[in-house]
Amino acid sequence: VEMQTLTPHVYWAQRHSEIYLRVELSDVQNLDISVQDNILRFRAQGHGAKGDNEYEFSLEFLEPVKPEVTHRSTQRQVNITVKKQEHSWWDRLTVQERKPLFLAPDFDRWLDESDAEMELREKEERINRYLNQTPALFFPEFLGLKKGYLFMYNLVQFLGFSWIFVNMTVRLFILGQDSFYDTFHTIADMMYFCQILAVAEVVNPALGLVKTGVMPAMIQVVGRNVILFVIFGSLEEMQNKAVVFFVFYLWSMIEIVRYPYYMLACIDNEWKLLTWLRYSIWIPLYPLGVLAEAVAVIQSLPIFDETRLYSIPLPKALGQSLSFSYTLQLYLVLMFLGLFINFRHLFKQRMRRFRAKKRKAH
Ligand SMILES: CCCCCCCCCCCCC[C@@H](O)CC(=O)SCCNC(=O)CCNC(=O)[C@H](O)C(C)(C)COP(=O)(O)OP(=O)(O)OC[C@H]1O[C@@H](n2cnc3c(N)ncnc32)[C@H](O)[C@@H]1OP(=O)(O)O
Repeated sequence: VEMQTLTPHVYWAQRHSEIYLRVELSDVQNLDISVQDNILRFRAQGHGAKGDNEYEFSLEFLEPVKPEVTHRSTQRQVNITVKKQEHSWWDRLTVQERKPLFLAPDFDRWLDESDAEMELREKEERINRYLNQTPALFFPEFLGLKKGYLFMYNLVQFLGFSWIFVNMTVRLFILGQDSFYDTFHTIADMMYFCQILAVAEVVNPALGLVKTGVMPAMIQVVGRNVILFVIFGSLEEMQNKAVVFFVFYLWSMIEIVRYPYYMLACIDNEWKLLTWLRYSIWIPLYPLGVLAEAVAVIQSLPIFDETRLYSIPLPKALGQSLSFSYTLQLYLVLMFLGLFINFRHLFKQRMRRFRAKKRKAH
């Protein structure tokens, strides 16, 4: 059956920045819409006023429009949106003064200029209200550069440590004690990632981005990275020891509380339980963590003696070399000094935090 080309009914309306066209055609196929030289050309097969046919029309716009067109076909019609080049109100749609016969106003969307201005103002006000009210949680970019950066940093660390904690817990439930012995091989890559990233924890206070001392952060980051990279990372013999499990588990337990606490602080928010946990669970976790780290150091001493890894060459008269285990024995002393400094620091932070809360409550 040969199809004749017909014109569909087209309805139009405008806003200051857009033109809306509604083409009365159902079950549209082979749709072709383009704007060239400010002329919109429409061609499609579909069911219109004259039954199933090929329909087409063209419109030369009164003022310049952008060449990109957006359109959406429903079962009953095709909706077309064309953006005006300039934000302005047009007296009519087309260059020719006489309105084409197939074109009519779309009274469902029709607004006159002042109504459209009012609509625009209301829309702007709605957006402003929305931006002011929406919790910044979902839009870190509105937090400002510093808070946005801190929020993202804490989020990445939180995700990393949550992955570690959940993975270890699931493996503990499924494999029981057996999971202790291959913790390193399943978790180490993520732990490397998180602990390398944690260098930012020293950089942040050094740059004045967070209100805390550089020293406690340095003790924390250096302390952990010595254990992770020097003791576990470089000694294969240490990697399948149960102590790896305890060290990683204790680290991740505090971090899945600490990082979400910081994330909320970035958006000036607080959950009481989280605050309490952040400033309380270090009391058992910190000494246990240092204890587990000390066990790891002690277990590594004979291995360093045997392998001579990182040993310091000595003049022949003094013997072959000085084992790295001596450095580690000195480090053991530093660890307990570090424990003391950070324990005191965390205790002060806890007092400051809870004293400030009590004052607020009165
Ligand atoms: C010179 C090098 C010497 C090297 C010597 C090596 C010695 C080795 C010692 C080994 C000891 C380490 C053992 C350790 O590895 C064991 C464990 O971790 S076991 C698991 C338990 N551990 C913990 O509980 C400690 C967790 N860590 C921490 O709490 C921190 O790292 C620490 C630096 C210790 C303390 O944190 P901080 O000083 O930052 O306290 P606050 O959390 O109260 O923060 C103060 C304010 O700053 C804001 N802040 C801080 N960080 C951020 C952030 N990332 N994003 C946003 N805001 C942040 C925070 O909100 C506070 O603000 P406000 O007061 O307004 O609430």
